[in-house]
Amino acid sequence: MKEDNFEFFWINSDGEKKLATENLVIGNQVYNEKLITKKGTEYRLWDPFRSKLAAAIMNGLEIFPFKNKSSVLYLGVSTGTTVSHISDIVGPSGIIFGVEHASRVARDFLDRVASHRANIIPILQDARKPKEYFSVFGKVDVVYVDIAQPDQTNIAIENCKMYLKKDGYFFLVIKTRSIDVTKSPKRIVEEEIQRMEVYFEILQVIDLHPYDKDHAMVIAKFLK
Ligand SMILES: C[S@@+](CC[C@H](N)C(=O)[O-])C[C@H]1O[C@@H](n2cnc3c(N)ncnc32)[C@H](O)[C@@H]1O
Repeated sequence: MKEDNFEFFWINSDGEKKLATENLVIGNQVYNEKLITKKGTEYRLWDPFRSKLAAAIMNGLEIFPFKNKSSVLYLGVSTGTTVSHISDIVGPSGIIFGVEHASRVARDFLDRVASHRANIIPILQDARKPKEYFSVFGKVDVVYVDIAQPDQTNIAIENCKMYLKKDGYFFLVIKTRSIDVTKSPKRIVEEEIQRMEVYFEILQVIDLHPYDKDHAMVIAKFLK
Protein backbone atom coordinates (compact mmCIF):
# COMPACT_ATOMS: atom_id res chain seq x y z
CA MET A 1 0.00 0.00 0.00
CA LYS A 2 1.27 3.48 -0.86
CA GLU A 3 0.97 6.21 1.79
CA ASP A 4 -1.15 9.09 0.34
CA ASN A 5 1.21 11.05 -1.90
CA PHE A 6 4.29 9.75 -0.14
CA GLU A 7 6.75 7.68 -2.10
CA PHE A 8 7.17 4.91 0.42
CA PHE A 9 5.11 1.82 1.13
CA TRP A 10 3.70 -0.35 3.91
CA ILE A 11 4.33 -4.01 3.11
CA ASN A 12 3.05 -7.05 4.98
CA SER A 13 5.94 -9.07 6.33
CA ASP A 14 5.78 -11.72 9.07
CA GLY A 15 2.22 -10.63 9.93
CA GLU A 16 3.15 -6.96 10.39
CA LYS A 17 3.00 -3.85 8.20
CA LYS A 18 6.54 -2.70 7.59
CA LEU A 19 7.98 0.39 5.97
CA ALA A 20 9.61 -0.17 2.56
CA THR A 21 10.81 1.51 -0.61
CA GLU A 22 10.61 0.17 -4.15
CA ASN A 23 14.06 -1.17 -4.96
CA LEU A 24 15.75 0.83 -7.71
CA VAL A 25 18.40 -1.87 -8.21
CA ILE A 26 16.69 -5.24 -8.41
CA GLY A 27 18.24 -7.88 -6.16
CA ASN A 28 20.56 -5.37 -4.49
CA GLN A 29 20.72 -5.26 -0.67
CA VAL A 30 22.59 -2.51 1.15
CA TYR A 31 22.53 -3.49 4.83
CA ASN A 32 21.11 -7.00 4.69
CA GLU A 33 17.56 -5.65 4.67
CA LYS A 34 14.81 -8.00 3.53
CA LEU A 35 13.69 -7.86 -0.11
CA ILE A 36 10.05 -8.68 -0.81
CA THR A 37 8.46 -9.06 -4.24
CA LYS A 38 4.74 -8.36 -4.61
CA LYS A 39 2.92 -8.37 -7.94
CA GLY A 40 6.20 -8.19 -9.84
CA THR A 41 7.60 -5.23 -7.88
CA GLU A 42 10.56 -5.64 -5.53
CA TYR A 43 10.55 -3.72 -2.25
CA ARG A 44 13.30 -3.24 0.35
CA LEU A 45 12.22 -3.09 3.97
CA TRP A 46 13.35 0.18 5.57
CA ASP A 47 14.53 -0.39 9.14
CA PRO A 48 13.69 2.49 11.55
CA PHE A 49 16.31 1.18 13.99
CA ARG A 50 18.98 1.68 11.31
CA SER A 51 17.74 4.84 9.58
CA LYS A 52 16.68 8.05 11.35
CA LEU A 53 14.54 9.13 8.41
CA ALA A 54 12.57 5.88 8.73
CA ALA A 55 12.32 6.48 12.50
CA ALA A 56 10.90 9.95 11.80
CA ILE A 57 8.28 8.43 9.47
CA MET A 58 7.32 5.89 12.13
CA ASN A 59 6.98 8.73 14.66
CA GLY A 60 4.59 10.82 12.57
CA LEU A 61 6.60 12.81 9.99
CA GLU A 62 4.04 15.08 8.30
CA ILE A 63 6.04 16.48 5.39
CA PHE A 64 7.79 14.20 2.94
CA PRO A 65 9.43 16.27 0.19
CA PHE A 66 11.48 13.35 -1.19
CA LYS A 67 9.63 12.52 -4.40
CA ASN A 68 10.21 11.04 -7.80
CA LYS A 69 12.76 13.36 -9.55
CA SER A 70 13.68 15.31 -6.39
CA SER A 71 17.19 16.70 -5.96
CA VAL A 72 18.82 16.26 -2.56
CA LEU A 73 22.05 17.38 -0.89
CA TYR A 74 22.82 14.89 1.88
CA LEU A 75 25.59 15.71 4.39
CA GLY A 76 27.05 12.73 6.28
CA VAL A 77 26.03 9.78 4.10
CA SER A 78 28.23 7.38 6.11
CA THR A 79 27.92 3.87 4.60
CA GLY A 80 24.72 4.85 2.83
CA THR A 81 21.86 3.15 4.68
CA THR A 82 19.42 6.08 4.57
CA VAL A 83 20.65 7.53 1.32
CA SER A 84 19.99 4.22 -0.44
CA HIS A 85 16.29 4.49 0.40
CA ILE A 86 16.20 8.12 -0.73
CA SER A 87 17.80 6.88 -3.96
CA ASP A 88 14.92 4.40 -4.39
CA ILE A 89 12.42 7.20 -3.81
CA VAL A 90 13.82 9.91 -6.10
CA GLY A 91 14.24 7.30 -8.86
CA PRO A 92 16.38 7.38 -12.01
CA SER A 93 15.44 10.99 -12.83
CA GLY A 94 16.23 12.30 -9.34
CA ILE A 95 19.66 13.13 -7.98
CA ILE A 96 21.41 12.95 -4.63
CA PHE A 97 24.70 14.68 -3.87
CA GLY A 98 26.10 12.62 -1.00
CA VAL A 99 28.84 14.27 1.10
CA GLU A 100 31.12 12.28 3.42
CA HIS A 101 34.53 13.30 4.78
CA ALA A 102 35.80 10.05 6.32
CA SER A 103 37.62 8.24 3.50
CA ARG A 104 37.24 4.70 4.92
CA VAL A 105 33.50 5.11 5.33
CA ALA A 106 33.25 6.79 1.94
CA ARG A 107 34.97 3.81 0.30
CA ASP A 108 32.34 1.50 1.74
CA PHE A 109 29.64 3.88 0.56
CA LEU A 110 31.08 3.84 -2.96
CA ASP A 111 31.40 0.05 -3.10
CA ARG A 112 28.08 -0.87 -1.55
CA VAL A 113 25.79 1.96 -2.62
CA ALA A 114 26.94 4.70 -4.99
CA SER A 115 28.53 2.39 -7.58
CA HIS A 116 25.18 0.58 -8.02
CA ARG A 117 23.01 3.68 -8.14
CA ALA A 118 23.43 6.19 -10.95
CA ASN A 119 21.32 8.83 -9.18
CA ILE A 120 23.92 9.27 -6.39
CA ILE A 121 26.89 11.57 -6.88
CA PRO A 122 29.41 10.87 -4.09
CA ILE A 123 31.38 13.86 -2.81
CA LEU A 124 34.38 13.09 -0.60
CA GLN A 125 34.61 16.48 1.11
CA ASP A 126 34.31 18.26 4.43
CA ALA A 127 30.79 19.68 4.86
CA ARG A 128 32.45 22.76 6.38
CA LYS A 129 33.69 23.67 2.91
CA PRO A 130 30.60 23.73 0.69
CA LYS A 131 32.38 25.87 -1.91
CA GLU A 132 34.57 22.85 -2.67
CA TYR A 133 31.78 20.53 -3.84
CA PHE A 134 32.58 21.03 -7.49
CA SER A 135 30.05 18.48 -8.70
CA VAL A 136 26.89 20.11 -7.30
CA PHE A 137 25.01 21.95 -10.02
CA GLY A 138 22.01 24.21 -9.47
CA LYS A 139 19.99 24.33 -6.27
CA VAL A 140 18.33 21.34 -4.64
CA ASP A 141 14.82 20.65 -3.31
CA VAL A 142 15.97 19.18 0.01
CA VAL A 143 19.06 19.42 2.24
CA TYR A 144 19.41 16.54 4.74
CA VAL A 145 22.07 16.86 7.46
CA ASP A 146 23.27 14.08 9.75
CA ILE A 147 26.89 14.84 10.62
CA ALA A 148 26.85 14.74 14.44
CA GLN A 149 29.07 17.81 14.86
CA PRO A 150 28.76 20.41 17.64
CA ASP A 151 28.58 23.22 15.04
CA GLN A 152 26.36 21.26 12.64
CA THR A 153 23.61 23.90 12.54
CA ASN A 154 26.06 26.56 11.31
CA ILE A 155 27.54 24.09 8.79
CA ALA A 156 24.03 23.23 7.61
CA ILE A 157 23.05 26.91 7.23
CA GLU A 158 26.13 27.64 5.08
CA ASN A 159 25.26 24.66 2.86
CA CYS A 160 21.63 25.73 2.55
CA LYS A 161 22.62 29.30 1.61
CA MET A 162 24.67 27.93 -1.28
CA TYR A 163 22.58 25.00 -2.45
CA LEU A 164 18.98 25.00 -1.19
CA LYS A 165 16.15 26.53 -3.23
CA LYS A 166 14.02 29.19 -1.54
CA ASP A 167 11.09 27.36 0.10
CA GLY A 168 13.15 24.16 -0.10
CA TYR A 169 13.06 21.70 2.78
CA PHE A 170 15.69 21.11 5.41
CA PHE A 171 16.05 18.02 7.61
CA LEU A 172 18.46 18.24 10.53
CA VAL A 173 19.29 15.28 12.76
CA ILE A 174 20.28 16.59 16.16
CA LYS A 175 22.47 14.26 18.16
CA THR A 176 21.54 15.67 21.53
CA ARG A 177 24.51 14.12 23.35
CA SER A 178 27.26 15.10 20.95
CA ILE A 179 26.63 18.83 21.23
CA ASP A 180 26.97 19.28 25.00
CA VAL A 181 26.83 16.46 27.54
CA THR A 182 25.96 18.84 30.38
CA LYS A 183 22.70 20.08 28.83
CA SER A 184 19.34 18.31 28.73
CA PRO A 185 18.30 17.01 25.29
CA LYS A 186 15.24 19.29 25.30
CA ARG A 187 17.40 22.36 25.88
CA ILE A 188 19.85 21.34 23.15
CA VAL A 189 17.04 21.00 20.63
CA GLU A 190 15.56 24.38 21.66
CA GLU A 191 18.91 26.12 21.27
CA GLU A 192 19.51 24.61 17.84
CA ILE A 193 16.04 25.70 16.76
CA GLN A 194 16.69 29.26 17.93
CA ARG A 195 19.79 29.34 15.73
CA MET A 196 17.80 28.07 12.76
CA GLU A 197 14.88 30.47 13.07
CA VAL A 198 16.63 33.35 11.30
CA TYR A 199 16.72 31.35 8.09
CA PHE A 200 13.99 28.76 8.43
CA GLU A 201 10.37 28.27 9.30
CA ILE A 202 10.33 25.31 11.70
CA LEU A 203 7.67 22.83 10.59
CA GLN A 204 8.09 19.85 12.89
CA VAL A 205 10.37 18.49 15.61
CA ILE A 206 10.34 14.72 16.08
CA ASP A 207 11.79 12.74 18.94
CA LEU A 208 13.14 9.51 17.43
CA HIS A 209 12.62 7.42 20.56
CA PRO A 210 12.29 4.38 20.81
CA TYR A 211 14.09 3.73 17.51
CA ASP A 212 16.94 6.02 18.44
CA LYS A 213 17.12 7.44 21.93
CA ASP A 214 19.81 10.09 21.43
CA HIS A 215 18.45 11.93 18.42
CA ALA A 216 15.74 14.31 17.33
CA MET A 217 14.85 15.44 13.82
CA VAL A 218 13.95 19.01 12.91
CA ILE A 219 12.11 19.65 9.64
CA ALA A 220 12.08 23.22 8.33
CA LYS A 221 11.44 25.36 5.27
CA PHE A 222 14.14 27.67 3.91
CA LEU A 223 13.00 31.30 3.84
CA LYS A 224 15.98 33.07 2.25
C1 LIG B 1 25.66 9.50 12.14
S1 LIG B 1 26.59 9.23 10.72
C2 LIG B 1 25.41 9.38 9.42
C3 LIG B 1 24.46 8.20 9.22
C4 LIG B 1 23.70 8.26 7.92
N1 LIG B 1 23.14 9.58 7.73
C5 LIG B 1 22.58 7.24 7.79
O1 LIG B 1 21.46 7.49 8.22
O2 LIG B 1 22.81 6.17 7.21
C6 LIG B 1 27.47 10.74 10.57
C7 LIG B 1 28.42 10.79 9.39
O3 LIG B 1 28.80 12.15 9.17
C8 LIG B 1 30.14 12.17 8.75
N2 LIG B 1 30.67 13.52 9.01
C9 LIG B 1 30.93 14.08 10.22
N3 LIG B 1 31.43 15.33 10.05
C10 LIG B 1 31.49 15.56 8.73
C11 LIG B 1 31.92 16.67 7.94
N4 LIG B 1 32.39 17.78 8.49
N5 LIG B 1 31.84 16.57 6.60
C12 LIG B 1 31.35 15.44 6.00
N6 LIG B 1 30.95 14.35 6.71
C13 LIG B 1 31.00 14.41 8.04
C14 LIG B 1 30.80 11.08 9.60
O4 LIG B 1 32.03 10.64 9.02
C15 LIG B 1 29.71 10.00 9.61
O5 LIG B 1 29.90 9.08 8.57
